[in-house]
Amino acid sequence: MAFTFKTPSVAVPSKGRTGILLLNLGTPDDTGYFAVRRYLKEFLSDQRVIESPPLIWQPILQGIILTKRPFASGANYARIWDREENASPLRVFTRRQAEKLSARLEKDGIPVAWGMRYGQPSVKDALTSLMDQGCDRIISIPLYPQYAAATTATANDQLFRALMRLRRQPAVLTMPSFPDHPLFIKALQTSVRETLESLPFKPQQIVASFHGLPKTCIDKGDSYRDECVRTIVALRQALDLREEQMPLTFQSRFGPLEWIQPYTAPFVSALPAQGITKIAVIMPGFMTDCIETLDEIGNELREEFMAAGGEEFAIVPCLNDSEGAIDLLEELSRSALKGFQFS
Ligand SMILES: C=CC1=C(C)c2cc3[nH]c(cc4nc(cc5[nH]c(cc1n2)c(C)c5CCC(=O)O)C(CCC(=O)O)=C4C)c(C)c3C=C
Ligand SMILES: [Fe+2]
Ligand SMILES: [Fe+2]
Repeated sequence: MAFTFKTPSVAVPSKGRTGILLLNLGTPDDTGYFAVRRYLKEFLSDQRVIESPPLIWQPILQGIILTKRPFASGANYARIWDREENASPLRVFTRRQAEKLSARLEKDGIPVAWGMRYGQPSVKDALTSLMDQGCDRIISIPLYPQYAAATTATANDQLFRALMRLRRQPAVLTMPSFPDHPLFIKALQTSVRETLESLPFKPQQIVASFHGLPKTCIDKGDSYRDECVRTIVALRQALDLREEQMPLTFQSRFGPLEWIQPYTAPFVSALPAQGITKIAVIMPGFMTDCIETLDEIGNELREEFMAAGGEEFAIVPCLNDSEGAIDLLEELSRSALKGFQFS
């Protein structure tokens, strides 16, 4: 392969400079058919996400899925779109997390950039912006509390893909997932307490809903489910709740395969028949609100629960750009900096 030279526009300081790179999933640029199609095509062509052989999967994707799904998904994105920012919530909150983290690290001369695995701003552009500010050391933080090959690993792959094109590479440290990091759990605990105080009702259950994953991924050794359990066990302990007061479920099933269970929608729809008609839902697998939390849970699941006889339904917002989220990101950054700046 051809290696290219990259000459940073700012000279790399002789003592080196470290930058923080926040990595997230990505999201469409707008809610129209073509923007959503472009996003889904890139996302669902990733073999870390759909592990079926491309010879089998690509005709299905290029045929039925990319013809039909962009219409339905575009309408869903339109329901949750941030009209003021004219952007998807995932992009708005990721940018704000980076800006607030940057404000905390500015005095130490540590720049922060953010990049998306799919779409814009690309991981390559974010990396370039740090190198242009003189960074020869990069701390990469995939914004996924629980590891999955479909999220953390593919974000890292994309970073290393960008590095593959460089003759003079920065040194890179990729941060591990943080399923039960004390500051992550503390931030979740605060968000639950604040939400409960603001509600006009007392939920009988706080259902925890994580993004799902095909069961085969777990069978092949993905640690995702175990890491979701670590999060929920630590959170129950912090809130002094029993398992039945905060059950664990998995949402967002996609395609015909079996995914990890229990599935959120049937679980929640069955609650009213058991006398549980007032619930809140927390989604501790997502660092920022997005289509999965605001629409699939906040709109679709709410409708299903009400249709099944539910009376009150609330969602606990994701950590987004809360103080707790930025405390966590600052601590992850500073702990990595300690180990990385040895000269
Ligand atoms: C086989 C398909 C999918 C796997 C595996 C998968 C894993 C996975 N995804 C997230 C986080 C997010 N996913 C989001 C959207 C989304 N996910 C899939 C499919 C798989 N995800 C699809 C088809 C979509 C798009 C939904 C639509 O357009 O209808 C998002 C939200 C993106 C946004 O723009 O708001 C997030 C976040 C995790 C954590 C995960 C593995 C554990
Ligand atoms: Fe997903
Ligand atoms: Fe979904």
